[in-house]
Amino acid sequence: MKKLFRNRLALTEQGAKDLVRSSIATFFCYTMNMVPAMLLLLFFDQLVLGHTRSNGVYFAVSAVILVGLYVLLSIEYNSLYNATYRESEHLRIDIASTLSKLPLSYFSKHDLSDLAQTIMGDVAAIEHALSHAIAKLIGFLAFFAVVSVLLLTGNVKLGAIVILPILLNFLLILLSKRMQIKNQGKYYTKLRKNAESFQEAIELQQEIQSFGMAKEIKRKLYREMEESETIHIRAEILVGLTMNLASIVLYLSLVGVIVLGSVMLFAGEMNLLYFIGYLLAAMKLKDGAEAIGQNMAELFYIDSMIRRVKEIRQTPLQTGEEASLERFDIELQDVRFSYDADTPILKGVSFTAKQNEVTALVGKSGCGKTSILRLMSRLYDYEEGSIRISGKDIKAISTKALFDKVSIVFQDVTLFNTSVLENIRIGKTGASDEEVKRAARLANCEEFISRLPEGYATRIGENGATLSGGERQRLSIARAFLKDAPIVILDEIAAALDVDNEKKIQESLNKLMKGKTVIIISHRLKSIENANKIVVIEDGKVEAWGKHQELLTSSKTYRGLVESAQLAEAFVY
Ligand SMILES: Nc1ncnc2c1ncn2[C@@H]1O[C@H](COP(=O)(O)OP(=O)(O)OP(=O)(O)O)[C@@H](O)[C@H]1O
Repeated sequence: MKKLFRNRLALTEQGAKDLVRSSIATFFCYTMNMVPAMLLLLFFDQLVLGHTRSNGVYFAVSAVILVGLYVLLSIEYNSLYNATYRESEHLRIDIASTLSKLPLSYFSKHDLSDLAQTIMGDVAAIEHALSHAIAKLIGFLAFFAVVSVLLLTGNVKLGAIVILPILLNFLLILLSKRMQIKNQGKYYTKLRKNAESFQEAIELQQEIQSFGMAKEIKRKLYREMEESETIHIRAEILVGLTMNLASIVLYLSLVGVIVLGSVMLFAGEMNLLYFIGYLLAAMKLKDGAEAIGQNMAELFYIDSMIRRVKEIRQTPLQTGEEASLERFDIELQDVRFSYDADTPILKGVSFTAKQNEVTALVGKSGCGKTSILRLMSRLYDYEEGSIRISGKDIKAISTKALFDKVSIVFQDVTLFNTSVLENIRIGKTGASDEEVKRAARLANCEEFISRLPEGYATRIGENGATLSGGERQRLSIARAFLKDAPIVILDEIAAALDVDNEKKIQESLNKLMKGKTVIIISHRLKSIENANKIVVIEDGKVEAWGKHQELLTSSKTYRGLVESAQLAEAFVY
């Protein structure tokens, strides 16, 4: 049972356990709710059939009902609501922890608003269904089964007339299940697309305004909203029609008991007490089944969300052991890689970046230089060949163990909406304020930080929105200084720096790079002329490697790149 809940409803182990408990509690609550009806029967028995009892019996039964209901409702509340809130917390943590172990490739294929929506919105919908629908549905089905046996045992004909319409009601809802799931799924997918469009429109405000696209974007968003509204209305009409039809069918249960019961009563085939008992049971079951219909619809509604959560949790994680690395040569052997199956990016790249050396990657734009850096740092996993550090294939090293040894400065800097101090401290958790400030000095950040309203304590806005491109870049370099890892990866770090800053940072970088394995990409070929090894990438392969002077004679591609760089420097607007 627990396993079934875990698999079907994407619950955690504890969540599945709690659901079993809350379903049992709900079953007993339904059962206990029948006791007042029995009290009513006793009363009728006395009133109509003259079987007298002392008042104490009524008081005793009432007291049992009150205490029993209080205890059961407390258990039900605790296992239904408190446990559900715990479960949604666990579920969110579980998804977040899965996401943290996924390769970057997963995120490039999934929109971030979609993932955020899954963690917040989908889990909230599952939480609501867990607390309001699922346990109640299971509890009621168990209760219905028990009561059905009792009703059939008491009188087959009357029992059948109560039960059959309820079964028909379930059947109708189940028959519409596929259609409901399909329509709700369509609506869900459409809503996700809308969220992506809104996010894009907000993120690209600058471009939208400067290219005068505001009207067009607004029209597109309105159209998408209208489409989703149409899909939603269609889905709801279907739910409404099915539910109303199923509800009407339920009334047959009451009508049936009244008609057949009256006939049997007047024919002397049963006494009045039986008749009232069956009538009360039919009323209770009808009310319960009506509510359960809504619960079933809610279960169909969350089907797409459950599938989404499951899909995230079943994505293969990046695995590897906590290997201890001692030497830091990076050996690439026949590495092949593509972002999507149709377009190979790297078609067999082999070279070694040695410790204590600077290795520069050069090549035309889009030839795969950044991709190689991503593979070296396991931000993506390659498909064929091998990348070895300290003789170990990096796919066998946990990302944690690997990231501990790698400092990366990419051209796209990501900063958090927190203070300058904390943004740099990300380079080395637990670093003292003094260490952070030293790294900031080395990265030439001090001057602009001193101009900020609260210095190091200034919050820098979402992704450092209040800073210039060069300032953001320098904070990212400060992180690398602070981390001081044995492998340093630098991708176009000077792209957003002015000449003065670049010169100062170069001097600091030269100190940072000593004794390390440094891999660098720079479009300013001048800055990598002194590299120990320059690797020329062309058409997804290594075309040549060597020192600057050697390559000028041996590599046509390199010569071409140097000439283009010189032309670019001479270019004037
Ligand atoms: N996340 C991604 N998903 C799909 N394709 C990608 C992704 N990142 C890069 N590419 C494609 O892979 C190819 C290589 O990109 P890469 O960034 O490695 O080139 P590069 O040599 O570093 O380019 P540049 O010098 O312009 O920065 C390009 O054609 C690019 O469009």
